[in-house]
Amino acid sequence: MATSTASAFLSSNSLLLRHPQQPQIKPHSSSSFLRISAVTNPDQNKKSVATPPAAASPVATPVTTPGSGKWSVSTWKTKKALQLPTYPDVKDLESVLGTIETFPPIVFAGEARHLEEKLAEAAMGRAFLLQGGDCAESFKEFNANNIRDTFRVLLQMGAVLTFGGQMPVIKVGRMAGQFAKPRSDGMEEINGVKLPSYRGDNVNGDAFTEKSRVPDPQRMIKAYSQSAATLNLLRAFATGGYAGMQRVTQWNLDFTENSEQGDRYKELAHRVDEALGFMSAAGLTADHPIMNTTDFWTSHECLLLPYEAALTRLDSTSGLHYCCSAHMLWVGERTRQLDGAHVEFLRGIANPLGIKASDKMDPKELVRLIEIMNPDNKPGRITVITRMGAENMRVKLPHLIRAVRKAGQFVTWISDPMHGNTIKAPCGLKTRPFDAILAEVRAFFDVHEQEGSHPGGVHLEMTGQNVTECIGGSRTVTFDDLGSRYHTHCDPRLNASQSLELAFVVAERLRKRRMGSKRPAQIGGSLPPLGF
Ligand SMILES: O=C[C@H](O)[C@H](O)COP(=O)(O)O
Ligand SMILES: C=C(OP(=O)(O)O)C(=O)O
Repeated sequence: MATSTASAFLSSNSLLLRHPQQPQIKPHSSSSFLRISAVTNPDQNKKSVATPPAAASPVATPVTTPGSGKWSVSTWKTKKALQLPTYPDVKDLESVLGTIETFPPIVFAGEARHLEEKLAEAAMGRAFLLQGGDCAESFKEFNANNIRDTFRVLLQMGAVLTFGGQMPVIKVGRMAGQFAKPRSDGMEEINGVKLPSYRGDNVNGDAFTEKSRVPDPQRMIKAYSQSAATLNLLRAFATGGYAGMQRVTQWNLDFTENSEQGDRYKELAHRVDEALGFMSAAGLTADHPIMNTTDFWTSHECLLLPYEAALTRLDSTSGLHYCCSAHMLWVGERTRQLDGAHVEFLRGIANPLGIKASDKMDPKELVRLIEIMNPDNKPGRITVITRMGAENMRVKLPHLIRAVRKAGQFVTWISDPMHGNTIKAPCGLKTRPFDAILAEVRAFFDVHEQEGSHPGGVHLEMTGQNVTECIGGSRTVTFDDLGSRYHTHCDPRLNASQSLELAFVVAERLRKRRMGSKRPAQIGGSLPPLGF
């Protein structure tokens, strides 16, 4: 039944996708998904979960140098996989994965290819990536208003950045699938009670009870349907008129109405509106698709490999495998080992990929990682997401850029100014100072300017809600405010006003860059044509 629905859906999109293992649907080997190795915290070098690796590998693949063996959708099972849960009910797990294999893909491979082309533009400095959304999407906070508000702030930020940079802004949500979380510690302790850590709603529950923390495979079905429903609404907003440029003055959120950022946005929106009036008078009327739709893509961390593998399909148009849970996937800082399961899985799928890079990333390691994940050196395939704090950025990023340039590799450089700036507030909650976030973005732009490479985008944990999770910003959130609207399921997010404020800062940098590149001294290429 599910299969016939899938084929009907797919043929209507003139795309024949099948799960690579579907013809001979067979249960996944249980031991492969139960393997979990010691979880290492890259920031603190602590070992937390000590379940020994499974003894036998279910797939007989010869031991090879990373990235060189034959790839299949299950070769990741032969590698060491960090951060995966141990499911107590193996039968339930197999049955859930078998069901997901029959589900329709959430995204279409052609959309992922389109995104890759756009990201290649960002690599060359001709577009800018805006990637943002929740740290962790949750089942509890799943409703239309939350989706709309995050989408709306992304639209507002997109308008601000397009205006400043005078270049296309590629909008990619950390939405419709951002459920799995890597953790520094496998266990959490409260008042002397120790329980397994929360690992995202598609794995276990965040309530601090023994029952809730047990990994439950049925959560993957719920995550799938929530992702599909979220993307359905996002597509409706993106193409149904809500995101049309002529609505630019209407996207303001109620709670930013009377704020500095709200006012700045209103002023900019009126200027855009006037420009649209001019364009309309010149013949580009509101019924043109450019005026009433926007492109929007989804992304999340490729962490929960059993789920991602079950949603991988062979695309008959290209003959390539696509992971159809999202358009773009990234490998996290904690799971990017060259010989690890996550890198092995990602190298074989054709989606555009992100690589998180902290200050621990060695330049040679980055080059090797890119070689493994993009052996054909396709522009747009690899986005390097640097997240290391401003000071480290100034010291380390130049070396990463130079190594990648020396290797002749095409990448899109973007900044995640969130993950290198997490601190603990006196009340015990995690927070991020807005000033430190801005400082990291500034360092990112400065270093690219100094190196003659392109700052291709930003990656943010943010929400359209009026939360109090990050301190600072023009509507100052203080340590004392944190408790009042702290709703994140994992890490602190920028609220709508802070997100918009950041967009104005970035837009100003883009504007300066644009003006600078027009200066006579630089015409004729005083900067080497690098961009990657
Ligand atoms: O979002 C990233 C990680 O999942 C998060 O920073 C881990 O947080 P922890 O250090 O509290 O485990
Ligand atoms: C876990 C994340 O980031 P990082 O891998 O950079 O820590 C994340 O972006 O959710």
